Amino acid sequence: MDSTTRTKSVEVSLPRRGSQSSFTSKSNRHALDVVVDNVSYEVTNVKTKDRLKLLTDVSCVFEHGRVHALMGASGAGKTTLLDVITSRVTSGEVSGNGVYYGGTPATKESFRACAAYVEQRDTLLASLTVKEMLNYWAELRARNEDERVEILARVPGIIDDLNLGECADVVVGDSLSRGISGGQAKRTNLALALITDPDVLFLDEPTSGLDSATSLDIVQILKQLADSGVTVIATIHSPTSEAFRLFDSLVMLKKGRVAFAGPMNTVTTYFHGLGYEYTESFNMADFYVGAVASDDVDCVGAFAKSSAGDANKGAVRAARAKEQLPPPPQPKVTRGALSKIVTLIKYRTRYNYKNPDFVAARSAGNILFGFVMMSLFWKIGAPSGDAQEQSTQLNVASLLSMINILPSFQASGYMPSVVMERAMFYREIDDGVYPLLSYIAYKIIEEGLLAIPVSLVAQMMLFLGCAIKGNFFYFWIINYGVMSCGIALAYVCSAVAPDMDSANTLLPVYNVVQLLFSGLIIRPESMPKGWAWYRHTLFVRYGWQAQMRNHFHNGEPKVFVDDSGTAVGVSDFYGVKHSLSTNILAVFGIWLFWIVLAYVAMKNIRHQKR
Ligand SMILES: Nc1ncnc2c1ncn2[C@@H]1O[C@H](COP(=O)(O)OP(=O)(O)OP(=O)(O)O)[C@@H](O)[C@H]1O
Repeated sequence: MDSTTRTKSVEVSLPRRGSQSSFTSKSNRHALDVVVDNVSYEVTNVKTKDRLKLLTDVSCVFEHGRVHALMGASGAGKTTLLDVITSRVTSGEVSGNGVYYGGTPATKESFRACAAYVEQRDTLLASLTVKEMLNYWAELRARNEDERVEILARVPGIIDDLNLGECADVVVGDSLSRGISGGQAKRTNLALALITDPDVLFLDEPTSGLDSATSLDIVQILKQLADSGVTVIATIHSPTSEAFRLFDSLVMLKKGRVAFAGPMNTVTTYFHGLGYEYTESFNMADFYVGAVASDDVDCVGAFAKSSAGDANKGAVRAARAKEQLPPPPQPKVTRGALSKIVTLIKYRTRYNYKNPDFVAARSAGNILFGFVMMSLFWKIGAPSGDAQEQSTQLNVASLLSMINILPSFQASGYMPSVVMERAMFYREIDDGVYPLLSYIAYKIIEEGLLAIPVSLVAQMMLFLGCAIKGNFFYFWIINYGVMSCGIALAYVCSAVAPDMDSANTLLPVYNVVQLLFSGLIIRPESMPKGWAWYRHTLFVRYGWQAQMRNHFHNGEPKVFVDDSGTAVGVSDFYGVKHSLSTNILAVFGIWLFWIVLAYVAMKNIRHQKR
């Protein structure tokens, strides 16, 4: 089996790397050892409130220029250790002497300065081709113009190095639309991490879900990276014996403790000493993982007392004492939030706008609604003797109310994009490729630009078909403002809700409550005092008041009788307040409020727990 794999791998898909490799040569590499010095990590179980020690006194050294395997049975703590080493844990307490990249304590900042992380899940944009995905990432990662040019120039080399040439112009795709293969997606993910030519590379199960030939391919690429001086650390599950032997060192975990840490060429002898005799008929990695997982031997205790354990402790002491290079100095950052917005729009908006599903979800409802309302309220606002009648004034007020409330319900169409691209968003934020402000601005621009023609068409139909009086620009801008509020509201719901189902519950609940206060359902005079204040917070209320002012101009015949017995028009009867301009300003003011709320929610609520 293994030899078949090797033949296939060498003949078919061994990456072509050579003198023209796009990676920094070993001599120019900033060599950094990663040292984990007696680190423990504790969390509180959210259900039982018990304290759980997920890592206990973990010590090991990941030397530069080597490929290190982090192994153990499922639940042994591999991903947890990787998260602690890369400062990705978002809860719990890390204790001990710490983690170091070279001589520098591991923090989010020192990580970004020298390292990259390849997630287990492929976080790629389905609509981009492999080459575009790499260019997109290169532009986001570049910290100044020189670096942008330099990184973009390296993309073809990386494509070549990772043997992605044959799929460079193929779209990534997803589970619903066909695209590149699983192995190509893994290599693309790896290519993204290599864009900045990191000195330390972390990978969480880079071969999971791949066949043995493709897995071997990936490990060979890692080996070649290590040969250029990179420190490569990968959690790995069941590699073939051939792939396993390519690793230079092994750290084995059992229930969050070190059960072995040392060079790969000492593994057989060490486990032989514990009574585990490896024979070629077994998969080597599975054999040792099984040995550590079994309760026949206390592998953790045995390692702590063994000479291998002493050597590991000695290696940690030596690495801490050795004068290590700090992470490389960082270049000047001149590509700020604005250029990141431009990159996001250039790659993501351009493709979204070409996607019929994306455009239809944001336009079909508006146009259809416009058409139905136009035919139902045909010429309702036309000046005629009927304007004297209560029913005509009420019908116009209802039409304006519905036009106004619809955008906040339609806002549910804006939520999936935020919820579904969360994994991607977290990775980009973790990698510090743009500030949150850039992401929110890009989303607002993307949705806001598309909403302009959509609302213009729908509003024009309604304005002409229903014979709305007043100024068309105001009629449209009020609707556009309310639509923008709906978009921002959708972002808040998406940020707060843990998943799509919760977001889909939250938004309609808020909107139905808005609807009750929006205009015609209950008159302000009839509201209990405790509720009266609430309408002042609602954009649909101000939007409706603005539309009423624009259409009636305070000039409607006084055919209603208020509580004091005075004859009033429909506007006064339903408590329409403020001038047209004040109401419009209030709509856009509330829009700003929701944007700020979306920012605060996205900044502080993280649904990905580590
Ligand atoms: N926040 C948490 N609260 C409680 N238990 C947790 C938490 N995070 C992780 N664990 C537990 O810690 C242990 C280690 O999890 P981890 O994901 O690191 O294992 P792993 O070795 O990577 O497993 P696998 O190979 O299956 O991915 C597991 O038993 C897991 O249930």
